[in-house]
Amino acid sequence: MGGMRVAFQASLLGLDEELGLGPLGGSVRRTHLAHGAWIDLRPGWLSGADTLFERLAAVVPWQAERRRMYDRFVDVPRLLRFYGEDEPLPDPILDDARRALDAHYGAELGEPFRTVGLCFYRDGRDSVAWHGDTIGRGGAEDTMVAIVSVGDPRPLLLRPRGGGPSIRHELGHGDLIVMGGSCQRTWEHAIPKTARPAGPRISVQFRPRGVR
Ligand SMILES: O=C(O)CCC(=O)C(=O)O
Ligand SMILES: [Fe+2]
Repeated sequence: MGGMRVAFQASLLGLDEELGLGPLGGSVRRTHLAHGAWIDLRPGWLSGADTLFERLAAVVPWQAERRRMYDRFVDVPRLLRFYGEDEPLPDPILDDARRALDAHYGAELGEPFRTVGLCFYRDGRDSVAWHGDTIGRGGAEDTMVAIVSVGDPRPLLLRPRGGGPSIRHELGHGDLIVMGGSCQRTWEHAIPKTARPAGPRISVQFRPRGVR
């Protein structure tokens, strides 16, 4: 009986949904933005997203970082972990995801996705400020950054660097977004803080070599 009860609760929480990746192919929706940038969206690419959230929350050695801001050090408002090119990834589904991204984008990107960055937003106070991924080649060349989101949705905002209205996409529950073309240098993106109740979210960023 206890086992059934646990299984029932797990299913209510969505923890028993099998981890897997849907097709990319025709299910990816591309939006062309100004200045040679584009985004691809594939809602619910990963099924069993709650399972992956729980696994990553438990097994990744999350790091709280402090960064220098002018004359003082401040807490980075999210937990981080970066997996370089040859580091084993914390869950085999991330290897599967990277392979599937390479199969879908390899010809267009001209190189594979190599690194995996993870961000853990504990609640609405965690965030990432407006930025482009311009440390490295993204500041000078077209590239792609693919992000899979698990956990509670949080809005990812995009705005052109020169000014203009921002675009907003709620990302969570296994959604895929790919920022491509000139997006990292002609646009900025952010996950703003929110006063509304927000559960935790983990984002998984796949990037090519030399893009950060
Ligand atoms: O959490 C996200 O979806 C965005 C993270 C991000 O922009 C970054 O790590 O560069
Ligand atoms: Fe970013």
